[in-house]
Formats: sequence, C-alpha cells, structure tokens
Amino acid sequence: MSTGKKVTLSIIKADVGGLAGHHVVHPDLIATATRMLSEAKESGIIEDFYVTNVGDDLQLIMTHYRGVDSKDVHSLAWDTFKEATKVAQKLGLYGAGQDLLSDAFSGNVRGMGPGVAEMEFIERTSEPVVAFMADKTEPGAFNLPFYKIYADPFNTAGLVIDPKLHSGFKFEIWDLIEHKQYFLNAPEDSYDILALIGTTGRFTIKRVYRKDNNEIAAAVSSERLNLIAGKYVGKDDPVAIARAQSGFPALGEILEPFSFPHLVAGWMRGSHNGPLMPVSQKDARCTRFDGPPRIIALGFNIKDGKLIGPTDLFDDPAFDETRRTAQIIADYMRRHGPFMPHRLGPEEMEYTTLPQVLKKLEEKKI
Ligand SMILES: O=P(O)(O)OC[C@H]1O[C@](O)(COP(=O)(O)O)[C@@H](O)[C@@H]1O
Ligand SMILES: [Mg+2]
Repeated sequence: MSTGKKVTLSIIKADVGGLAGHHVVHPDLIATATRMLSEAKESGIIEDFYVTNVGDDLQLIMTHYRGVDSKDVHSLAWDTFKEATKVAQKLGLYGAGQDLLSDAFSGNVRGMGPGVAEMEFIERTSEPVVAFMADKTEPGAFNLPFYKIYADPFNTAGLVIDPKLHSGFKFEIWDLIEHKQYFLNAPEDSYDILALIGTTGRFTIKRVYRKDNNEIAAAVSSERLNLIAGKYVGKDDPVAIARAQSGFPALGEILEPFSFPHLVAGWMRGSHNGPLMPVSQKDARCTRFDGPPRIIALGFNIKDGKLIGPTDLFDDPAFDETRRTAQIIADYMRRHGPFMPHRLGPEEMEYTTLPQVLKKLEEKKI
C-alpha cells in the first residue's frame, strides 16, 4: 500500500578519481560511499540507497522524504564525494576530486560539479523506475531517446493506443547558455521541441510531465562541467530517471530508443562524436579511445520508500546488435582522426584544451 506521502528519488554522481586513468571507480570508493550512505540510512536522512559506477563516475542512487534540492541529502552526497576523494588521493587514483569544482559548499550540489537527477512523487501501488547513467558524454545525449520515448508514436505504442498516454507529454527544456527554460507540449509543439533539442550541446530536456495531470515522468541531469568551470575539466557524464508503466511509457518503450546507437558528444577528451553504446553494468568501463560512450539502465521498484532491485536492463542479447552497430560506427568515426564531424565543431571545442594550442599558434600568424 502507498504511504500517501511524497517520496523523492535522487541520483547524484561525480567523478572523484579513476583507476588506471579515466576508466573505472576503484572498489574502495564504492565501499566508502556504501559506508557513508548506510550511516545516513540508519540516522534517517535517507530511506534507502544503491551505490554503483559507470566507468569513472561514482553513482549515488537514493530515496528519501526530503524533497528535491534537499540540503540534508545534497550535503550527504557532497560529504560522501569528499570522503571518497580522500581515498582516491591515498590510492593515487587519477583525477582525485575532479568533479568537485568548489571548496565553498553551501548546501546544494547544483553548479558545484556533481550531476543531479531528482524527482518527487506519490508512490503508486507499484512504482517501477529506470535509472540511466552514462559515461564519456553530456546531458544532451538524452535528447534524442527521451524525445522518442515521450513524443514518437513509432517508438511508444502507448501514445497511440493507451488512453492514459494519448494526450501526450510536456517537455521542460533548458537553455544552458542563456539560462532560460521552455515548457512545450507534444504532440502539438513537436517541431518547436525538435528545433531546440536538436542542438544537443545547448538545449537539454530537463524534465518531462504527463500533460493531463502534470505528473512527473522523467528527470535528467543538466550540469555542463565546462560551462561551470569555464574550461575543460572532464565530461559531464549525465544521469536520468524515468518512471515506467501504468500511465507512463512501458519499460520496453523506455528502453527501445537505446537500440539505436546515436551519435553523442564526448568520447576522447570530451571532444569527439561517437555512438552511445548501451551496456551491462559490468561492461560500463570505457577503453577504446576512452569509449565508446556508454550507458547503463538499472530498473528498480520503489516500495514504501525502499529500492527493490536493481535489474541490469541492458544486460540482454536483445541489445547485442546495437552494440555491434556501435562498434561499426566507432570504427567509421575513428577513421576521421582529428577531422570533423568526429572531432566536435568549433563552438564545443572552445571548452576543451584546443584554444590553448590555437593561442600558441597566434605567434605564427602572418
Ligand atoms: O586528464 P588528461 O590526461 O588531461 O586527459 C583528458 C581526459 O579527459 C577525459 O575526457 C575525461 O573523461 P571523464 O569526464 O569521464 O573523466 C578523458 O577522455 C581523457 O582521458
Ligand atoms: Mg566519466
């Protein structure tokens, strides 16, 4: 039975050090985070948690009754990342504390480096959710698949045949450069939505709501590290949450768009386009040219605030062909070497280390 009060699901993540380069999180960091979150669960700050990693990103998946942007929960995540950073420093891991961009923490991790996806809702009798976590890419990587889930009837059969989905969804889109927001409805504003979110480095889907009752359906992290720091400090490596079934897209409708390994920005030095490859958690470790960019999907049920699961959703032969296609695309893109469109365009390269090289070249200009 539902408790009737609103539960919050928060995913807060950061890269605080990688083993053998920007590769994977060391087990001692997972153990440190697990210890910290166990204590917080015992003291009642959070209701439940699951710690995992995608490549070099440490992921804290938490449930609680403190709402989004809770000072207690954000402080807990910050302290956990700080503690894990100490362990990373001790072990000499690469880029220890990389994503903790500020020393002056003021109660909310937004704008401080870590990525955040959170949503608050009244738990349904059965509350299936999917936690998506990606490495070597940016928040705009979710634009294409989330558009398909919530606005494309060729992906989501429920938009056509389920009366609970038929009126469509509302998209909250953030302009990360001008810091503006748009609320646009699908299907009626579809072309406007696409006009914005096709520019993946600037406009990102932040949240999606069911249009007929404004119920939250999905949330995506929107932190662009380079925009926060004003220089290249690693890629944002986004996370997202999607509620499934019974008035929301079915689990399979949520996973379906990831069968297309679309090109995303990130990969080597955050400066290259490459295919987004859906993988199991055990394969969430970037290698080839620091990639290809990877995404995992963990399925949970939330029951009385507790996380039941997870099930590793891309650990499935149904995604083998996608992975194979991703490898073929990776080969094709790699053959471009330092040329566009493998390497990102000049606007995006502005936030990499390339400008330093170009500055030096000024001397040679005639
Ligand atoms: O840290 P370095 O040696 O300057 O190298 C840049 C690194 O930045 C990265 O883009 C960082 O990736 P992450 O954002 O996943 O940490 C790697 O591809 C690359 O190894
Ligand atoms: Mg990473």
